[in-house]
Parts: sequence; structure tokens; C-alpha cells
Amino acid sequence: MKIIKVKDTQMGGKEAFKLVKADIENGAKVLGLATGSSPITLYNEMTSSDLDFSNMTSVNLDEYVGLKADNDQSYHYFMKEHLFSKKPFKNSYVPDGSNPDADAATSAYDKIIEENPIDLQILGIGRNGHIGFNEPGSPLDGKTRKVGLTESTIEANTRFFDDEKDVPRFAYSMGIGSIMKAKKIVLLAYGENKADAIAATVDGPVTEDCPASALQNHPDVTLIIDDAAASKLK
Ligand SMILES: N[C@@H]1[C@@H](O)[C@H](O)[C@@H](COP(=O)(O)O)O[C@@H]1O
Repeated sequence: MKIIKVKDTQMGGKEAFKLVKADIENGAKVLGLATGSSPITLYNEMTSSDLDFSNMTSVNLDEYVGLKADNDQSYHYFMKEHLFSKKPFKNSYVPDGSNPDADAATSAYDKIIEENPIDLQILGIGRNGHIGFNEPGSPLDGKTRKVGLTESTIEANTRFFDDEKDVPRFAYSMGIGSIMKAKKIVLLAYGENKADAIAATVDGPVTEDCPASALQNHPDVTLIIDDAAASKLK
């Protein structure tokens, strides 16, 4: 894994943007995108750039089950607000959280991933090492699934909702196996509360206990992290 240390999230966004831009200049057509606070500075760089994404496709990692696209807590809404309303892509895919039929929603999404092989995947990371919504214990070779969120993830996500009880308990998430098929992966992590997850990702064993540790087996992963997130690395 390559590690780029940055002083803050602004610099992280700029470094990530350089990688995205270079990949597009090299012919990338499909970007795998993530939600959460970590990619926001990258999306700001993308929206203020002169890059044109109207011939490109985006495939997002995950969506809460039970939220419609127009719900302001949905990941559809987040992506629209931070990126797509300003820089539209030709096609933008996010799992359909409003479909209560998990088998139909997840197999439809696997088909989308198969038809749009991801050139560069952006990732954040949860405090417990989750990527997408693949919580500890998720199969490292999995496809899109309905997943139950852990208490720690629900608690971390409470800040985006009025009340803890409003945080959805389930999500549809791209599996780790699908994430691993992306040609390149760029993971963004900032702050002290990501330090344990980053240490386990880089220095720990490859184990379902830390889903992001699977990235050790990927040939092209770059971590963009600040000093606090890097503070527990060996
Ligand atoms: N499903 C998302 C993840 O994709 C994201 O990586 C994580 C961390 O978010 P943040 O970047 O806000 O710390 O939050 C959620 O759980």
C-alpha cells in the first residue's frame, strides 16, 4: 500500500484529486464513489475543477435501506448535493434503498457493477475498519448485500440525523469482493478516531475483523491520511 500523508483534509482532497485527474487522463471511465465526510474535500476539488464528467459513469458503494432518493439523509441525496448537481456524470448509480426486496436490489446492483468495471474506487473507512457498509465479519470476497449496521456505526452516523432512532439499521452495500475488483483504490482517512482502523488496515493481519485489511491483497491502493489517522502505524 502506498501512503500519502497530508496535513489536513484540504490537502487530502487536493492529493486525491490529482490521482483522480491523472486516472481520467489515462482513460478511466468509471469512478467508484463513497459518502461520509472524508471524500467531501475531494468532491469540492472536482466541482471547482474544469474536468468534465459527462462522459463518465459513477458507481456508489452503499445506501441506507428504507430511505428514498429524495430523503435528505440518503446517500443519493448526499451525492447529488456534493457532486452530481454541480458536475453531472453520464450515469450515476447508487443502490436502491427504497426497494424492500433485498434480493432484487442487490442482484440488480451486482449487474451494474459487472457492466461498469470500476477504474478508480474512492473509499472512506469506519472507526471499526468497515469499508462501504461492510462491517467486521463481512466476507472478504462478498458481493452486494443487505447488511445490518453495528452499534458503533449507528452511533458514528447519529450526527447526521435529528435523533439516534432515525438512523437506519440496515444498508445495501457493495461487497468487499467487488471493491477489490476496482483497478485502483484510494482510501481517505482523517482524525484520531480513525487511527486504530488505519493501523489494523496497514499493519494488522488480513482478517474479517478489519474489513479494510483485505486491501493488503490489492495491487494498487493509496491511503491518503493525516498525522492523527497515521499516529498508530508501526
Ligand atoms: N458507509 C459510510 C462509509 O462509506 C464511510 O467510509 C464511513 C466513514 O465516514 P466518515 O468519512 O464521515 O468518517 O461512514 C459510513 O459508514
